[in-house]
Amino acid sequence: MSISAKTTALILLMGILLSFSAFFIQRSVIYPAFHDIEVDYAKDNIDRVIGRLEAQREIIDATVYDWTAWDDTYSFIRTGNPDYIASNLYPDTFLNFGFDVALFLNLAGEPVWGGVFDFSSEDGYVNLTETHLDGIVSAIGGYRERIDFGDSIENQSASGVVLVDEIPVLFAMRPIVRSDGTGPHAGYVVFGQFLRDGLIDRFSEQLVQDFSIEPVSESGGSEDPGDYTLDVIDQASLSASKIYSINGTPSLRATAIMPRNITELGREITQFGIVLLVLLCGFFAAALLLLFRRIVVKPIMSLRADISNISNGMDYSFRSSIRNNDEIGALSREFNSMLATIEANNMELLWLNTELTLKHQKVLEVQGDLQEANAELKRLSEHDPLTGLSNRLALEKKLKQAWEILCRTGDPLSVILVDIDFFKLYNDRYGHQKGDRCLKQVADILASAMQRKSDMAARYGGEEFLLVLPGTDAKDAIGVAASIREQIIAANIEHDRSPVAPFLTISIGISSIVPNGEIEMDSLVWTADKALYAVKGSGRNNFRYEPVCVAVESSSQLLG
Ligand SMILES: Nc1nc2c(ncn2[C@@H]2O[C@H](COP(=O)(O)OP(=O)(O)OP(=O)(O)O)[C@@H](O)[C@H]2O)c(=O)[nH]1
Repeated sequence: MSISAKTTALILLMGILLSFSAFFIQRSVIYPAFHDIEVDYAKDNIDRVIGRLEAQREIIDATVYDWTAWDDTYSFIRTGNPDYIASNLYPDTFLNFGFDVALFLNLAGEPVWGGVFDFSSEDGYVNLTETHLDGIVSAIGGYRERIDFGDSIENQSASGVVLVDEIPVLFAMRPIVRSDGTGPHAGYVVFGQFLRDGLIDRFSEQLVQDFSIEPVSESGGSEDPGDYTLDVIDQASLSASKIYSINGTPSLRATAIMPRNITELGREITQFGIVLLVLLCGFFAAALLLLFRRIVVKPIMSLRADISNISNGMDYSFRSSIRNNDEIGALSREFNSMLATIEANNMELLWLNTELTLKHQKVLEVQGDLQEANAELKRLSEHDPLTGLSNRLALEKKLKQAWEILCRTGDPLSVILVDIDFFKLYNDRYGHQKGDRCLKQVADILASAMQRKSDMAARYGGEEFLLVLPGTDAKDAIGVAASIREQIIAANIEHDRSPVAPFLTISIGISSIVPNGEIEMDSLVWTADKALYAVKGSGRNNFRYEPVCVAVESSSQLLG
């Protein structure tokens, strides 16, 4: 895997990890934080709703308070003065306040005058007194007992919500006192307001927050009136509800549905942030990769090409051209320094090699001379200098080798012992130098008679020669001897002092055997010598074969 590919993979991995981290942070930190803000916002909003309902109750209560401390004109409560009622209490009086319910009760809680209206109708008000008066009087009857006449006049109040025709009615009740706020109590004034959809919508507009209400039982269930109930409806909306309690009595549940703007906004912002992060990562990764290729990969590839050129061309005078002021530049400088060292070493090696070659040539020359000298030495050590035939030492070596080989192969070994007749007389007659030449002449004839490579002609003594013929049986050996004798005679070397003939003659002893371990090698030559002796004894210039026979008496015979 190339460095570029590794770097790309690393950057991509980092980008992926970064994106996952951002996603994780969004889910585990940012979203919960936005959600908390949203919950706080929802609580505030539902508190505002509850506050609005409470404010409305306070408005009703404040108006009731105004109406209860009137002075003694409330005598109509006690007297039920119809003129007063006719001149002061009529629907328009309460239309101005927006109160749908207005009751004047005597101390027994019975209505002296009461009116129930629906002011929400577009066709003017609808009088609902006959339908609902008794129901309302009955529903609020229990609240009179909650008013403590012994308490300060400000605190002598009871408020609540009662259901009239399934519609909640928010009301306030206070006892009628004199205008100076003192007793005796003459009865009760009750004002109330139907919490119809229209009114709730108006409150919603004022609060800029939609909400709904529903009645709750006075016990309010198991829910603590101070508790908020929050429900995430879906990704876009959240519901918050809370019980509205009046003087500790659960009265209404107000519920507001709120858009989850904060979470949505947070989600959009963080998602935008993540997309932006991924795009930026991609952009920076691409830029980083380009820079990396330019700053790192390109010089490395260039250095690699230089190294390849040098190793292919073996040209150590070449230098890398990278001059970067970084690690790759340092590498290039080290590489050039190494090349300089190699070049210098190469020069030295070349010089040493030339010297070595010269010395080697000299050694070869000396070796050649030595070989020649050795060969000459060997030749000299194995040959007779006068005749050029093998000497006695080489002869013995040859005999021994042949004997050992033929012992194994079972082939015959023949020897021919040649002696020049009356050679002392020859020397005496012709001089020693001529004697030498004569010896050489005889030796040449003997050498030429050796037809096999394994045959050997050796100078055995002064004028004695021994021919070794491995693999030649007696018959062939006798043939060779006869041929030699004839060649000597044919050479016609003058020897006028010889008692045998006027020319040089030779006497020959022949012996042959198939060598084996039980026979002494010397017996072969000894037998040939014996045959030679016999030839000399019988007049010379002849040859004789004598088989090697240790046990049986020799059956030698004179031939020719
Ligand atoms: N010119 C010369 N003569 C040699 C050499 N080696 C030995 N002789 C001579 O060879 C002669 C050998 O003499 P003898 O042993 O009596 O043998 P012969 O005279 O040949 O007598 P028969 O062998 O009995 O026929 C001696 O006179 C040696 O001096 C040599 O290298 N050169």
